[in-house]
Amino acid sequence: MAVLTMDSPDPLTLAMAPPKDESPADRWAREQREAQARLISEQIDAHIKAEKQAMKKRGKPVKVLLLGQSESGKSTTVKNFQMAYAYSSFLQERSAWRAVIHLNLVRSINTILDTLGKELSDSRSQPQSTRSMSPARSHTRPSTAQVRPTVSDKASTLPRPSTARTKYSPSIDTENTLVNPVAGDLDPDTEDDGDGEEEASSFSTLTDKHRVLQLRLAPLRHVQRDLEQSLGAATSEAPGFRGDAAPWTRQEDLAERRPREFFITSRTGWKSALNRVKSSYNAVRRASLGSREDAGDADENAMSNKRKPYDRRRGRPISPFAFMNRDDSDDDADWSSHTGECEPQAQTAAEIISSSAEDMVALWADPDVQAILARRKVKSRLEEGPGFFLNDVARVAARDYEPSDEDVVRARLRTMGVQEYRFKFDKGGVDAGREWILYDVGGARSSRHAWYPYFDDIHALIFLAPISCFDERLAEDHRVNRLQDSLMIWKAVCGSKLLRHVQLILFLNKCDLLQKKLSRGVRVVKYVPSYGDRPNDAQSVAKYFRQQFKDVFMKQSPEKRTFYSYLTSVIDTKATAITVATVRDGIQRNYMKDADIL
Ligand SMILES: Nc1nc2c(ncn2[C@@H]2O[C@H](COP(=O)(O)OP(=O)(O)OP(=O)(O)O)[C@@H](O)[C@H]2O)c(=O)[nH]1
Ligand SMILES: [Mg+2]
Repeated sequence: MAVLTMDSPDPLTLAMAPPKDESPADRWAREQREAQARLISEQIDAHIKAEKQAMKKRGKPVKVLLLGQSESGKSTTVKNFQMAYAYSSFLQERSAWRAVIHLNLVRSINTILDTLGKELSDSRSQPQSTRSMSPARSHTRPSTAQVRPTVSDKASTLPRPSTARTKYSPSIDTENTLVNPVAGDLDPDTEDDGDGEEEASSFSTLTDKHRVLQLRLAPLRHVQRDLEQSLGAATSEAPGFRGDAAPWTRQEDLAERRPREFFITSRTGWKSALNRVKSSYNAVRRASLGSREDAGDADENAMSNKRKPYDRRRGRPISPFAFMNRDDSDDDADWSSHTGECEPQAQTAAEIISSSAEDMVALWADPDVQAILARRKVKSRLEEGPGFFLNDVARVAARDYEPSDEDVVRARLRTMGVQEYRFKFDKGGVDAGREWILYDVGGARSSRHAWYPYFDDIHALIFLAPISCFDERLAEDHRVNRLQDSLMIWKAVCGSKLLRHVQLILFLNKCDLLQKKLSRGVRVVKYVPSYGDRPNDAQSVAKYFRQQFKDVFMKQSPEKRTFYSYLTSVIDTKATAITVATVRDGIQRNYMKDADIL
C-alpha cells in the first residue's frame, strides 16, 4: 500500500497545479476561466451579503398556516389574500383558471347526463305490469340511434308522467347521528340528505328532445377526461382513506419531528396544473410573462423525474408559486426554462365547450331535467357543491371567455401537498414592507400528516371550518360527518403543545351555503340532536356552532389565549377583503408584540 510521507508533494497542490506541458495559449485560456470563476464567486458573495442585510432590515417573515378539512375554503382564502395584496400576480394567473372552470362546468354537465341515463335505465327496468299502468306507456320508444339530432319538443313520443308517483321517502339519518359532535364515528349505515339518496321513478318524463341533447353533449365526456389529464392529479378529489382526523397527535405525544423539507411538494398542485394549460390560452400573455412565471409541466407523478426546484441562495426549496411581489420574482428564475409548454388539449376542450354552449343551456334550463335532478337530489348537490358554473354557461363557454375574479374564487381544484405563498404588504398597516408567508395545505385525511412539521415555526394559524357541512359526510371516509371531522381537527389544534403560543383564528366558513341549506328546509336538529329546539335559522345555527368551537378552544388550550372567530363566506370577495384586512392587522400586531417591536 502506498504511504504518504512528509516528503511527498501535497496532493491538493498537485491537483491544482497547471498541466506540466501547458502551452502559452492553454495557459491564457485557463487564467481567463479562473478569473471568470472568481468574478462569479465574488458576485454570489455580494448578493448573499446584500440579501442578509435586507433580511435583517426587514426582520423575519410572518408565517401563517391555513388548516381545515378538504373543501373547507383554505385555497379560496389564500386567493382573497392574493387579490387584496398581490393583485398583479393574481391577474397574471387568472386566465389560466379557464381550464379549471371548464372542467368544473363539464363535470356538472356529465353528472346531469349520468342522472338522465339512470333515469332512463330505471324506467326501462320497471316490470311491464308497472309500466302498463298508464295507457300512454304502451307507446313504442324510438331507439337512440334513430333519433335525429335536433332539439325539438315536437318529436316527443314518450309518455308523460302519471300522477301515481313513487312516494318520496328519504332513507336518511335517524336521530342521534351526532349526539356529541366531538365524540366518535357515525353509524356507517346511516345516510344523509346530501349523500345521494335518490328516488327512482317508475317511468320517465324524458323525450326525444332529451335524447338528442344527450347525444349532442356526449363529446363532453372526452373533454372531461382530456382536461383532467392536462391539469393533473389535483383534479380528482381525495381518494378513500380511513385514517385519523388529526394524525399528528401521536407524533406529538412521542415528541417525534420530521424535517419539513421532507413534506414540501413544490410544484405540485394547482399552480403546476394551471401552468400546464396556461400557454395554450394566451400567446401574447405567454410571450410577455414567459421569463418570470413558475411554469410547471410536471404533475405530482412526474416530479421525481424532474430537476427539483431549489434556491441555492436561500438554501431551501423554491416556492411553487409566482404569487409574490415583484422583488421576489427572481425566486423562480430557475424555472423559466420550463415555461411555455403548449397544451393543445385545453384549447380543443375550449372549442368543444364553446360549440356545445346552447345545448348545455338547454339541458340545464329544461323543466323536466330540473324536476328529475330535484327528485334525485342531484340539483342541490350541484348548486351547493364546489365549482358550480351551470348558471353561467353562456358566459363561461364563450370563445373569448376570460375568468373574472369571482369565477376564480368559485373554481375548485384540490391542493396537493403543502404550498407556499410569499408576499409583502406594500402599503398601510402597522408593519408595511414585512414579508409574509402563507402555507396552504391539502385538507384530505391522507394529507394531514404533512401539517405537523409546520407547527413549530408559525406565528398564526387560520382554521377553516365549513359550518354548512353539518349534514354531509367526508368524501374520503363516508362514516364521518364533516362538522364532526372539523371539530376533531380543531380540538387537536387547540390542544397542541407546539401551537400553544400561536395565534389561532377561526373562520366559520360557507355561511352563504348554510343559509341556502336551511332555507330549503334542512333541519339541523336531525343531524345535531344537541341543537334541540333552537330556531332553525342561519344566525342561531352559526351562533350555536361558534359556541361549540369556542368551548373546545377554552377546554383544550394548554394556556389562556384569546378566541378569534369570524363568520365568513370566502367566495364573497368584498366581505372577505374586510375580514382579511382585520385578520392581517391582528396577526401583525400580535407578531410585533411578541417580537417586542410594539
Ligand atoms: N358557496 C361557498 N363556496 C365556498 C366557500 N368557500 C369555499 N368555497 C368553494 O368550495 C370549494 C373548495 O374550496 P377550496 O378553497 O378549494 O378548499 P380547500 O380547503 O383548499 O380544499 P383542499 O385543497 O382539498 O384542502 C371551491 O370551489 C370554493 O369556491 C364559501 O364560503 N361559500
Ligand atoms: Mg386547497
